[in-house]
Amino acid sequence: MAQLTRVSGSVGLITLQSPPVNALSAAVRQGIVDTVQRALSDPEVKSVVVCGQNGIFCGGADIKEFGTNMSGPPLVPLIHAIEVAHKPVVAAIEGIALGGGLELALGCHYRIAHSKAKLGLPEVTLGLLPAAGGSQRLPRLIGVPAALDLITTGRHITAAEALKLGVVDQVTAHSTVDVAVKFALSVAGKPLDGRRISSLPCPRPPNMDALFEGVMKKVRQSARGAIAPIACVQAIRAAATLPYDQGMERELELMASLFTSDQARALQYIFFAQRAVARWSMPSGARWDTSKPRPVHKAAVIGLGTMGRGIAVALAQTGLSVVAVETQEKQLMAAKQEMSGMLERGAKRRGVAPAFDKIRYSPDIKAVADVDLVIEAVFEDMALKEKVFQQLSALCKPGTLLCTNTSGLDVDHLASQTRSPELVVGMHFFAPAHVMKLLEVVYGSKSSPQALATAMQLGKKMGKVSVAVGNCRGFVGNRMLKPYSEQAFFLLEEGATPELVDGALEDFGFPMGLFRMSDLSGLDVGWRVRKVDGLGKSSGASGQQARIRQGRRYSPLGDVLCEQGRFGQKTGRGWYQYDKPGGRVGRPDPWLHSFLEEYRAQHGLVARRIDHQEVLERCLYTLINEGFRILEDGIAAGPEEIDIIYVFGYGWPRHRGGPMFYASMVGLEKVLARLEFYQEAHPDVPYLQPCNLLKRLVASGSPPVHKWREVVKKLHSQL
Ligand SMILES: CC(C)(COP(=O)(O)OP(=O)(O)OC[C@H]1O[C@@H](n2cnc3c(N)ncnc32)[C@H](O)[C@@H]1OP(=O)(O)O)[C@@H](O)C(=O)NCCC(=O)NCCSC(=O)/C=C/CCCCCCCCCCCCC(=O)O
Repeated sequence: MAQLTRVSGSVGLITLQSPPVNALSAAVRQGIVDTVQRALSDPEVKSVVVCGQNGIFCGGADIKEFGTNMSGPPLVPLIHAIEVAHKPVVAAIEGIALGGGLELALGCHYRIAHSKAKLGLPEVTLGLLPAAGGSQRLPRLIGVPAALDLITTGRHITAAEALKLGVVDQVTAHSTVDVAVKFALSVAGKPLDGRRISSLPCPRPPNMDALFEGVMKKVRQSARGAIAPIACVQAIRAAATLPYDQGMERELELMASLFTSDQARALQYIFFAQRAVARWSMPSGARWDTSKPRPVHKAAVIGLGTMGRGIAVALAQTGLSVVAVETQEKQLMAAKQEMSGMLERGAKRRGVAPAFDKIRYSPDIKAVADVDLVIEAVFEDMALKEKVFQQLSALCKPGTLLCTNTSGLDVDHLASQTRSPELVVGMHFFAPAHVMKLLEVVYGSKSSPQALATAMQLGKKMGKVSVAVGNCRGFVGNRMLKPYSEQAFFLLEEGATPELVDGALEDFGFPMGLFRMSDLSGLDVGWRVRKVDGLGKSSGASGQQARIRQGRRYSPLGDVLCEQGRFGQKTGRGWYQYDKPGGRVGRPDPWLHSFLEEYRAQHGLVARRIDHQEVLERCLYTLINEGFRILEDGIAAGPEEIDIIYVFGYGWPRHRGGPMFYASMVGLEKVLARLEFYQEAHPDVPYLQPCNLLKRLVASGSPPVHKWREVVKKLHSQL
């Protein structure tokens, strides 16, 4: 909806009214059409100001309407009607002007923004392009290079940057509406020709062809298969080369190809999933809106290895006082030096002072006595962690929340080492912890709703996408990784190379294939875990039996490489070869290829041709199958939790919407049929056994992904 009032005698003030972000729903669009028409036809009104209620200009098109039968007046003619008006129209931008909201402002003759406002055309992040004239008006207003940057990245800019670029005419720290009304009074009756952006020529940059070629190459590389950024470049090229009307036709044509695409659906699903996971619940029925978090002002981090350093820096950058504990003096000194650099670089990037004084370093764990929350980040060793939790329980003041950064050990067991197991939760950060957005917050069987609420709120404060999950080996992310990596190893045994497997995964859109990733993080990490589990030792034996451990098929390939000292990048050799230890660029390694041949011969395996499709089906469908098991076990409340974890923590291509959404797009019947097919071929691989929930969903007609949460809830209520 929109409301028209007359202010200061002759200014028509149009206020968009649709909380929480004044999105341009059908009702709002109709309201704008009606109020603009009334203001323009009212002889008492000499100029117009458009603003949004509650200090928010407009969050853009109503994303909830996409994918439905969109009714109501379309945006393009609505914005055109404002631009061709004979009375000056001023946009008063407070809060945000995003997407269609900024496009609406670009149709106005003047734009005045509050100094704290954020502006942008983020459509690309939703698999779209700014198709309400934004791709044609913005380059005319600020030039092609700047428009390419804003539209292909979708980044939000500050009012100050908007002023510098020429997106807005004025920035104020006072009431934007008051300033805009005053301004509207001053320009009433003045000519508007130069103010209609669509009638301006688009400045043609020198070497235009080379510029577009370069940008297209860069965008294709970083898009990893996403189509919207490419369409954005094509639309801006149309602005630079065609008259406005023809450019608008091209904009619509490109938008039509995106609007109903699977990628747009996937990206819009991720937008809403990210918000859905903030509304967490526990199996006990406790929820985000009924559980009150405790205040956290002071936190401690125990153990200053790579993870601990990142976590402490992230906490300090959030404004918390941090006690950083490392009992080994040498490690403490090294950490202090590195963390100072991290703080300095972070501060420079954000244009603030480094938070050096927020961190107090200590070699003594007793320094935790007065903190509100502790995050344990010592070496991934249960005995060591047990000891730390016993100490923390004795040293911390009553009520201190005790968190572990374990990437998969039993949170309940650690809780059992303390006097207050209800105050123990997992806070599983991802490396580097001060950069990566994902945080898995793990509740144990005794964790209180307040403990979970506190960790979730702290994660949000730290700018993380926090996802609440239950306690099991590997939680959600690492548990699903196991069948995925197991399949990749089996594929090598059956005839693939690391390059083939990685190529298929990278073509799918992962930034790095599994073997490249393993070289980066170190092969020894998984080896250590496998050894603790009683695996991880190559028997030296040959034949099929050598590849059976604990009653199931097992590939010792990674263990054999580790026994040879091939730990990946750090040793200069792993699944690939590097110029030197610590080298970054991996090349196919002829040694590895001969090794695989010998290995197959030793175990009586005959190499066969494996294609990309088989790699994807076996690696991804087993991972998805484990996702269904996680839902079945009640470890994740819905598919959204799993998808957000994979998109924000494991490099799953966002435009494919996460593994569970991807399964729904592929079709559950197909996923099930292919798992059954592979299981028949590999009966000794339990991960290929389709899980009951998947079978149940297929039997009930494969409901869409947004209905799965309800199905799972029903399933659990029946148990
Ligand atoms: C920064 C935000 C705005 C606010 O952030 P924050 O304060 O943290 O709050 P949130 O929790 O994120 O949000 C609060 C709630 O608001 C909901 N929300 C936010 N934005 C929108 C929105 N735009 N639409 C709907 N709902 C929105 C959010 O979900 C929260 O709800 P809840 O509390 O969880 O229930 C931040 O929210 C943000 O960044 N929002 C997104 C901003 C954005 O991306 N805007 C761009 C939208 S796309 C757009 O504008 C496109 C414009 C061009 C349209 C042109 C249409 C032409 C169609 C032509 C089609 C031709 C094809 C023909 C095909 C054929 O049929 O052949």
